[in-house]
Amino acid sequence: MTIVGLTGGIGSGKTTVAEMFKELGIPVYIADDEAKKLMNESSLVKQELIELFGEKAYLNEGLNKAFIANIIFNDKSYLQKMNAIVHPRVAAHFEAWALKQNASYVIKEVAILFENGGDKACNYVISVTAPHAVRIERVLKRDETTVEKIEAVMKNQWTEERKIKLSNFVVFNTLLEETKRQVLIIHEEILRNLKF
Ligand SMILES: CC(C)(COP(=O)(O)OP(=O)(O)OC[C@H]1O[C@@H](n2cnc3c(N)ncnc32)[C@H](O)[C@@H]1O)[C@@H](O)C(=O)NCCC(=O)NCCS
Ligand SMILES: Nc1ncnc2c1ncn2[C@@H]1O[C@H](COP(=O)(O)OP(=O)(O)OP(=O)(O)O)[C@@H](O)[C@H]1O
Repeated sequence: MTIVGLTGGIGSGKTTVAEMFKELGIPVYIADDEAKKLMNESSLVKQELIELFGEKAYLNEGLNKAFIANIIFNDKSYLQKMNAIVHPRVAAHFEAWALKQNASYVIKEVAILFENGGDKACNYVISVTAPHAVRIERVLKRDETTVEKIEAVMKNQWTEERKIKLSNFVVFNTLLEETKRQVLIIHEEILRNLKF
């Protein structure tokens, strides 16, 4: 199975671009959604996260996201420990999922693909990018958050420039129509390469 990694920093538009590939009939795996599912549903993962963060890691309604985000995005050692609990399991889940797909290729959307060396398991990598100020503006509009919190997440992700250099394809996500056009070109290019 050909695996195409799709990455980009907070607010770049990864999920928006992933939706466009879905519309072209390509199976899409959103690693962050699966990670959250696992953190909410696996009793083993829950237990390990409570050992790491304490009882406050969970509320009655599930994962205490604000509490965890505040810790991990301000202390790298906690981020690394949480990643070590969650990411290997998401990787195994993805592999099983990919095997079941019947398509020319699959898209794996991961916010921190290069940061974790996940790019090595991909045949191609697409980076989605947008100007810094635009990303902040989008996230402020989408989430109940602050500029400081967004900047704290950004500090734990590679810069757009660093990711772009290592990517096979780049989507410049400003005008949606223009983004769609770029997605179609990349899709056709991947299909063409698969024929050889
Ligand atoms: C920390 C959590 C609880 C915060 O949830 P919240 O709903 O407030 O924020 P959201 O999920 O929208 O994430 C905000 C931004 O942080 C980024 N982010 C999420 N996890 C990580 C991480 N491990 N390292 C760096 N950036 C991350 C997201 O991609 C996004 O850009 C949540 O992000 C989470 O459960 N993260 C762990 C899962 C994970 O590692 N996902 C990344 C890809 S598998
Ligand atoms: N080209 C665009 N024009 C206008 N709004 C956009 C555009 N692309 C994305 N958005 C909006 O910006 C917000 C961020 O986009 P999206 O959720 O796709 O980013 P993301 O990279 O997946 O973010 P995160 O890493 O935080 O999950 C969303 O509310 C989305 O609808």
